[in-house]
Amino acid sequence: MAKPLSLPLYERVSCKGIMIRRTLDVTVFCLLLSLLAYRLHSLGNQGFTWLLAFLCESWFAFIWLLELNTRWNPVEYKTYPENLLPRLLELPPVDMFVTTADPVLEPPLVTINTVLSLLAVDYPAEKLACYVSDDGCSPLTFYSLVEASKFAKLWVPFCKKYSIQVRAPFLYFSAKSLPPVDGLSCFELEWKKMKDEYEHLCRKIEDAVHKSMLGPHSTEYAVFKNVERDNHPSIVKVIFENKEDHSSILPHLVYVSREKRPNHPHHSKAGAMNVLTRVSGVMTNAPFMLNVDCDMFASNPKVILQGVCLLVGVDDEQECAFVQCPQIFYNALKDDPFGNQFTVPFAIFAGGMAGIQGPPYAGTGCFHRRKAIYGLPPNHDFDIRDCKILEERFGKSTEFSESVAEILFGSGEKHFPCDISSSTESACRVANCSYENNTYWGTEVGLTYGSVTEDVLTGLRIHTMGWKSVLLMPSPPAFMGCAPPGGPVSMTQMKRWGTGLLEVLFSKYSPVLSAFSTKLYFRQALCYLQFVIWASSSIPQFCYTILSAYCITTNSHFLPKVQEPFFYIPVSFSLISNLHSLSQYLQYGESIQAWWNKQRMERIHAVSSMLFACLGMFVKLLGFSETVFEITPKTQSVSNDENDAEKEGRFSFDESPIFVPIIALLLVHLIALAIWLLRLQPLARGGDGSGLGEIACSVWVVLNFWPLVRGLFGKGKYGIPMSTLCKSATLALFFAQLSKKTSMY
Ligand SMILES: O=c1ccn([C@@H]2O[C@H](COP(=O)(O)OP(=O)(O)O[C@H]3O[C@H](CO)[C@@H](O)[C@H](O)[C@H]3O)[C@@H](O)[C@H]2O)c(=O)[nH]1
Ligand SMILES: [Mn+2]
Repeated sequence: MAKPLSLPLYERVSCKGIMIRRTLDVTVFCLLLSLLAYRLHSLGNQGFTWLLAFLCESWFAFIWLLELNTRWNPVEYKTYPENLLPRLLELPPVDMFVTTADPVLEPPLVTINTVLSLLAVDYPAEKLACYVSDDGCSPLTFYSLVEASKFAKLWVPFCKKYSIQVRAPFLYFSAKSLPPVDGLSCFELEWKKMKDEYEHLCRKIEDAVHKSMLGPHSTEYAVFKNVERDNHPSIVKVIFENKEDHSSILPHLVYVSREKRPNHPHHSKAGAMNVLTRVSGVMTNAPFMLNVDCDMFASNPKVILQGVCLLVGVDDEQECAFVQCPQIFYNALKDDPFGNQFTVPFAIFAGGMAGIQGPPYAGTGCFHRRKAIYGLPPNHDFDIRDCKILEERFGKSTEFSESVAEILFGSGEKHFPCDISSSTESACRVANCSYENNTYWGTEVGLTYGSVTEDVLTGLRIHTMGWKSVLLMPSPPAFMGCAPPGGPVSMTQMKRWGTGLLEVLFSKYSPVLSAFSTKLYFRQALCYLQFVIWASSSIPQFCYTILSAYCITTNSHFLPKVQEPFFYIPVSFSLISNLHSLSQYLQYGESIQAWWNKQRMERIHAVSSMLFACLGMFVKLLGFSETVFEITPKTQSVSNDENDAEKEGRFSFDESPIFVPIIALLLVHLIALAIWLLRLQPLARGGDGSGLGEIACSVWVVLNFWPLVRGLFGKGKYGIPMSTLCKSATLALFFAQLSKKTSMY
């Protein structure tokens, strides 16, 4: 099917300015090496702090080497969707998946906007199907989708007629988008009507939220009667069916709530995605699947065409198991005060991997080749058409096995069956929780279980089979999602990512093992290694951060003295590495403030959420507890009524233990600086006390932790709770006491 077309559909280009970046990268690495050499040389004459500094710096050098590998030859992809247009009739079908899990944390209005934006993309409607997985089993979500599909009948033609750019109505009609000028032309009249319709839809949904009773549609909603969120049978409902006549303007829309039973693991999002894969398999069985989180609407109407350019444009299917787009945020605060937008880090990291074996799977904004998700290596030549073998791997459903055979051995183009409502029953069956028992689902088939970052684990597994992946970063952005607020929510999300990535490190597909035993490219394995050990850097970071405070308190030193020539090694290292990362931010069009915020937040997360991620993993390894997927709350505020303090980037706090170590660390530094200012330092041994280097480090730490300093004086949720402060202060005093004790030896 993927015959090369006459006109190119995409181009792979190397990034510009790479020589300068490489030179800087290597320079920084050499500086780190010389620092290590210097430490090693004088290790004998120095104490414990010197050894600790040496160990931490060795770790940093190792991480830098991994980063160097990732950043060596980044590439970009350019797509030419206009070259697809002459082939409109040959466009492949695409199944679109939206996952939602909680009608409170993820309000139905958010979900339906995502769905509406997908229904309205520029792609033949009869080739698309949208499946919504609802892990909350909420009649409210279902009701909202039913109402949204009615609105879609007006919205989709409106978008297409006037080539609307933003097809998520909430954003299109937000305060930022101005109404048309005089209200007379055809467009303006329709615009007003559409806005009224959308407001009407919102009101209906809000009313339903408050009433919790869903009106007269009793038969439709009977299945939701008496269901418990975690104990209910499968529900599959076709909300809209495209009858395949070309006049039909809407794609299929299907609601899926998989069966849940207590004591039956549901594997969070990975489980939901696997159910969607099967349900869509028996219903539409498109060769490609797009998956987005419920808050991530399509913000570029050509996005499916763009994805298809890469999926069918490659000469060999092996080149493209999946196409990953970045997660970009529409409600992003200016200069990213909470450092959770990841625009530049994603571009650098994923762009770097794109130059090797392809970007990792990031869970949302991703087009999958169904064949790759089914767990076979590219261009496989073994024949498992035997029904028995298929059922052993993929589960006992004749309909699903047939659909798998079609994907693996058929032309992959057959669109079946025509009437999707008739397959609701088989769809319910493959959505049951016992369906996966004794099959390969979650291990070799579908998304892989065993990590709360199921996306990274799955992408890694696909790469280990020899597939490659592709990065798609069109402008305007392909998809846009909602950024979590700063403070506790952001901390929890980071902790989840940190733990999930460590779970990948300790999984069967660990990049350490896969590098030698699978088709994972060696350099790709190093990239994955850099990624999955993200949280473990928290330990050396914590130790290194505390060193300067320790040295000031005890009047010792861990950095060369100003008069020594070696002093210039750490100085030039910090200067060059910071300027280097700053220049990258500027190159991507970000501000100096954005760079500062990001690097500061990295330090903050390293000694809070990531530290807890390590702890969580440790506890899991000991077998005491399992990791859980804590859902990030989503809101839809685009207007100006947001809290001003939050906007300005003020951190909020709660009593979570996640804040204890970092605040203790801050207090330790403040105490150390106070000791120095008040000249309370003890006498230095051999006249070799702390110096400019240590003071500069402590000041740097305090500057980086500035949001927490503000928290010390903040009120309400912007202030650090007393209990946290007490715990941190106890730790800080304990540390001061310990320093005093050790310095006496
Ligand atoms: O039991 C669950 C839990 C979550 N979800 C869905 O998973 C998505 C992601 O959850 P969210 O709370 O938004 O997590 P994030 O940290 O924002 O998600 C990022 O990180 C996750 C783990 O790496 C990926 O799965 C996501 O795609 C990626 O956007 C949402 O659509 C949820 O509805 C489910 O369907 N079922
Ligand atoms: Mn999210």
